[in-house]
Amino acid sequence: MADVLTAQAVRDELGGLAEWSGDPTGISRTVEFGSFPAAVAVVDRVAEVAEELDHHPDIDIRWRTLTFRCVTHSSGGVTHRDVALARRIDEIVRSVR
Ligand SMILES: C[C@H](O)[C@H](O)[C@H]1CNC2=NC(N)=NC(=O)C2=N1
Repeated sequence: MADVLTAQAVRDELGGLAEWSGDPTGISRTVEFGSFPAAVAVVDRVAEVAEELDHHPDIDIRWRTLTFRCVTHSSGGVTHRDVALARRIDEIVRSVR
C-alpha cells in the first residue's frame, strides 16, 4: 500500500499542480468544457488513463463541468499515485483546450 503524503508534502506537490487544491484527504480540480458531450469525452479519456495506471479518480459531472478528486482509497489519503494521476488528467485537459 502506498504511503499517505504529509500535509507539507501535499503542499509541495500542489506547487507543481497549479489548478489543483486540497490536503492529505484528497486533491481536486474543477474544469468547465464547451458542452456536455465534450466533458463526457474527457471522462472517457481519463478512464483509459485510470485503467492504464490502475488508479481511478472520483469524478463529478455537472452538465459541462467536471470535478476530479484524487485520493488513494486503499491508503486512506493522498499518495504519489494521486499526484501522478493528477498530472495525467492535466495533460488530457491541456490537449483538448
Ligand atoms: C485492485 C486495484 O488495484 C484497486 O482496487 C485499486 C483500483 N483503483 C484505485 N483507485 C483509487 N483512487 N484508490 C484505490 O485504492 C484504488 N484501488
